[in-house]
Amino acid sequence: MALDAGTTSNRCILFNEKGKICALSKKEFTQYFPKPGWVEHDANEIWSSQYAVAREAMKQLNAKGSQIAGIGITNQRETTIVWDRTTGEPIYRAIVWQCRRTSDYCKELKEKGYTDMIKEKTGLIIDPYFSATKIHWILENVPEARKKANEGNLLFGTVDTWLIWKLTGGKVHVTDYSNASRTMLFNIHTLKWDQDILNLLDIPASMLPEVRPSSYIYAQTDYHLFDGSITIAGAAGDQQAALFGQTCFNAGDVKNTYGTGCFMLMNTGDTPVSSDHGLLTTIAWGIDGKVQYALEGSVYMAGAAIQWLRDELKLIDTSYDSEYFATKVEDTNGCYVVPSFTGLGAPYWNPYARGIITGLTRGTNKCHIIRATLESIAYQVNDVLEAMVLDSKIDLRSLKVDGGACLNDFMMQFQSDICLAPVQRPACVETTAMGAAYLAGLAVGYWRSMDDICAQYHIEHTFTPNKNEEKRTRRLKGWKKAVKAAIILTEDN
Ligand SMILES: Nc1ncnc2c1ncn2[C@@H]1O[C@H](COP(=O)(O)OP(=O)(O)O)[C@@H](O)[C@H]1O
Ligand SMILES: O=P(O)(O)OC[C@H](O)CO
Repeated sequence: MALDAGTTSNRCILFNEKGKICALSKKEFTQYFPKPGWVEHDANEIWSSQYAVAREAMKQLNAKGSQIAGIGITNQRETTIVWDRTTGEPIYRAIVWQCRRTSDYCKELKEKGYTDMIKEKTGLIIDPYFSATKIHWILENVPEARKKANEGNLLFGTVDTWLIWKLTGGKVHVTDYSNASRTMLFNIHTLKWDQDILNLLDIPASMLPEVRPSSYIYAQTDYHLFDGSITIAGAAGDQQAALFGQTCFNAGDVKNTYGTGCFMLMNTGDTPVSSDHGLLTTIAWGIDGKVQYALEGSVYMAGAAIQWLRDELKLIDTSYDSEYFATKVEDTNGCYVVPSFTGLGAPYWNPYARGIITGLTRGTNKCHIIRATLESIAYQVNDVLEAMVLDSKIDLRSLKVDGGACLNDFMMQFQSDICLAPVQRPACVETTAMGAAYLAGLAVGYWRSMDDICAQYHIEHTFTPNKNEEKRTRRLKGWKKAVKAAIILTEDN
C-alpha cells in the first residue's frame, strides 16, 4: 500500500507483486491562500483525506489490514506541521513548501553571511521553500508556541512524520533521511540534526523526529484503523520516491516529475555533489545501511500553471485540453509565459519574482498563450538540466519522466526538442507511489531485490528530438530574455 500525500491531493494505491496497480483512490483537499504568496493546508484534513482514500482503496478489493504486506509513505516535502505533543492537535495550519512568508527572514540570513555554512551542511540554498524558516515563523508568531516548545511540548514533522504519528495513534515520531534532508536543519554528511543551525534559528531539538532509513520497519498501524495492524515499512519524499520508482538506482540516472511543480533529480551515488549552478544536494534514500545522494533542480510552477489557465484565465475546461489548443497553432507567435507566480526556484532562486507574459502582439490569441504556458514548463526543465550537466559533468543519456502532466504528448515532444535528449515515459506514471511501495516491499521481503524491481519497469513511449538548431537557439534566447525581464521587475526588493 502506497500512501501518496501530494500538494493538491492524497492518493492510496495498492500494488501487487508484479508492480501492477490493483486499486486506486484519490481525494483533493483544500488549499488556503491567506495572503499573496502564502500557502497553507489543514493538517487534520491531510490526515482525514489520506485515511479516507486508504479505506476506499481497501474497500475496492474488499481487503483487510492483515492482507496488506506493508505501507510505504511518500509525501509533498518541506511542508511544515507543528503540533502539541500532549493533545496531538496542530497549533497552526501546515505551511506549504510553496509558501513565501519567510522571504525577508531568508534574505536576512543571507545578508548575515550564512549561505555557505548552510549549503555545506545541508546541501541547500537558503530559501523559504525549506522547513527550517517555516518552523521559526511558527515559533515566533503563534501565541504560546515558543513557551510550549521550550517546555518540550511541541513536535515538528513533515507530512510523512505527521501521517506516521496519526497512523500509530500518536505513538511514533519519526522521519526518513530523504525528508530530513529537505528541512535545512539536517546535516547530510553526518546524518544528524545540526545543532549549529538549530541554535541559529532558535529551534529546540526536542521538536524534531528521529531519522530512519527510507526502507525500514517503522511501526505497526493502530489496530482499529484498518481492521488489523499493517506494518509501516517505508517513507520517502515524493521526488525521491519517484526517483526510486523510475529505477534510477545508478549514478547519472535522471528523472523529472511534472506535477504541480517540476522536480528533476539525478542520482549521484554515495557521493554528495555540491552544485555551482543553483542546484540542491539532497539525500535520495537510505537503504541497506547507507544513503545515496542526488542533485535536484526544483521548479515551483509546472502543472499548476495549466491549472491557472483553467481556473483563473478560464482558457481551458480541463488540463487535458491544453494539448488540443496548443497544437492548433504552429508556434507561440513570439509569446513567452514565465509562470513565476511564487518566485523562481532552481537555478534562479528569486523568491520575489512574479509571473509575466512577454512578446504580446495584436495577433496573440488564446492558443498562443496556452502553448507558451506548456512550453514554459519545458524551458524551466531545460534550465535545470543544463545546470545538472555542468555540475555532474555527466552527459544526459535520456530523461525519464512521470507525473500527471507528462501525459501531454505535445509537451514531452517539445521537451525532447529543447533538451536534445530522448524523453522516456514509463508504462506506469504513478512512479512516486510505486517508489514508496517498493521501499516498503523491500523492507518486508515482498520483493527480494532491486533487480526484481528493475525487471518490472517498462517504457511506454520514447520521444526523440527533432533537431532544428536555428529554431531551438532562437526559442531559448527568447525564453532567457523573458526570465531576465521577470527578474528585473523584482529589483525594488
Ligand atoms: N494533459 C495534461 N497537460 C498538461 N498538464 C496536465 C495534464 N494533465 C494533468 N496536468 C497537470 O498535472 C498536475 C497534476 O499532476 P499530479 O502528478 O497529480 O500533481 P501533484 O502530485 O503535484 O498534485 C496538475 O497541475 C495538472 O494541471
Ligand atoms: O506534491 P508534488 O508532487 O507537487 O511535490 C511537491 C514537492 O515534494 C515539493 O518539494
